[in-house]
Amino acid sequence: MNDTADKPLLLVAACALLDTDNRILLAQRPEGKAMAGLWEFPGGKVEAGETPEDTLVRELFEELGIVTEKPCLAPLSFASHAYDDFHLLMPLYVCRKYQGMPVPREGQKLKWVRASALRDYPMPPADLPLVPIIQDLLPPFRGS
Ligand SMILES: Nc1nc2c([nH]c(=O)n2[C@H]2C[C@H](O)[C@@H](COP(=O)(O)OP(=O)(O)OP(=O)(O)O)O2)c(=O)[nH]1
Repeated sequence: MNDTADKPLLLVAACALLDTDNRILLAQRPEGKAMAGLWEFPGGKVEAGETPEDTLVRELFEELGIVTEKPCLAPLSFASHAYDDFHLLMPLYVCRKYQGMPVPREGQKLKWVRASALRDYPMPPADLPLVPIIQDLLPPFRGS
């Protein structure tokens, strides 16, 4: 059976934003939204007329106040997950180059997290297969 037959396909672009210590920025979904309290990668729905890269440049500014450019977004992987109401297709990019320090502009909590600690932050189910991919990308932390 085709479990996506009667569900819309939702395209969302997401970004693993890294700091100079290779920590990853997670954002906590605010109260009142679906999946409130779970930690996600910054990003959002790809609007009509946008590429996923356009979306991320826009969302990173709107949500976090940082400025980046499309060549600074490197494709890493994607999530494909059947939620009850829609099927999520979510390309995940990595971004190391941006201007400004992320600040929470939409009431969300932000946290810089080491790759080895990602499992300590409950995430939407679609994101779980992305965790080992990010952990493979980043060298283990050897500092104190
Ligand atoms: N940005 C982001 N969205 C994710 C992740 N994982 C995941 O399942 N999603 C889902 C949650 C939402 O259903 C959708 C993102 O949509 P969105 O951020 O534009 O919208 P939203 O539900 O927060 O709220 P709204 O803007 O429609 O009010 O993708 C993730 O890591 N990052």
